[in-house]
Amino acid sequence: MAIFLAIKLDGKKLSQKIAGQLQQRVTKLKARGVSPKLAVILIGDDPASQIYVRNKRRMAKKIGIETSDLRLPVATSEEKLLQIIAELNNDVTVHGILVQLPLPPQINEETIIQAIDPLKDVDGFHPFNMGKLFMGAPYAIPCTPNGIMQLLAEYRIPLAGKKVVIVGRSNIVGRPLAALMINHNATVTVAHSYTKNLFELTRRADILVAAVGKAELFSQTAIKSGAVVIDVGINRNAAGKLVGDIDQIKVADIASYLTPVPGGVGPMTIAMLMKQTVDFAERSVK
Ligand SMILES: Nc1nc2c(c(=O)[nH]1)N[C@@H](CN(C=O)c1ccc(C(=O)N[C@@H](CCC(=O)O)C(=O)O)cc1)CN2
Repeated sequence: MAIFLAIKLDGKKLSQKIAGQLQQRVTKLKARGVSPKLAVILIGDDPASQIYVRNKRRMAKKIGIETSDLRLPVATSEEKLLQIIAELNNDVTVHGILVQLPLPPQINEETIIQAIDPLKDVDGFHPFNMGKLFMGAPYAIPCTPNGIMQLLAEYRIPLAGKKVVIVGRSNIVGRPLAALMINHNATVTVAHSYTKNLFELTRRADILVAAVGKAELFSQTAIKSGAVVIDVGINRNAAGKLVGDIDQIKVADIASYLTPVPGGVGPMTIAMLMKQTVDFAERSVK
């Protein structure tokens, strides 16, 4: 059996390259009198969400995107949040609206997502945008799947005719990624908690995407030799170390390409959020 030492799909490096490209687009927009602006809403004090929002704000600042930060107490009512979203929908200076997930239990996620103007929905979660994506004509694309597609394109990894297995069927990753991969002519299987003989399935994948949130679930025996492996998981192992859904050390010996954790899919999620905000700002002047 051939032994591969996987090539790293470097999301951190690509996200920095994209930031540079976006900086130039923002400079041009500002010269035309348009300042791209992203409204970020964070409810509660979930430590991981606070880190993600801080990183989003930092990258926006670096690129020249204005942010308006709304931090609301964990007890915020759904009604109050809907009122804030309505105001942002009507604010012509705001190009993108993002509500950081997860939300506290008193707030219905679907109600909130549906309240955001689809044309300002930088997350691409609104049913209008999901529908467009599944029809093969996307307007806004969820950021994590979009980041994965950009990474594959950057490293010139072909998708047409490839067997793709996506493990995880969330609205944030698995489902929209399946639609994107189908739009690129891949043959896609989506596995989930009810899937039988999971590793038999993943062992047949040319491209495996792991998005289940179980620390180092997939090791060598779950992977086909030479497969491209995308690790979307962000977990803490027993020692408290940040790890993905893939056993990175073992799988690096058998995969052809592998996204690291950290530094793979995560930074690309934020880069795609920035790109979508700039796309929206440009569309507002066309
Ligand atoms: N409104 C949204 N909420 C959430 C989304 C989303 O796309 N939109 N996705 C996730 C969280 N998320 C972005 O919001 C996100 C997760 C992880 C990273 C990231 O850069 N991870 C780093 C590691 C960070 C760490 O040290 O913990 C990496 O992988 O290198 C960015 C964004 C759920 N909510």
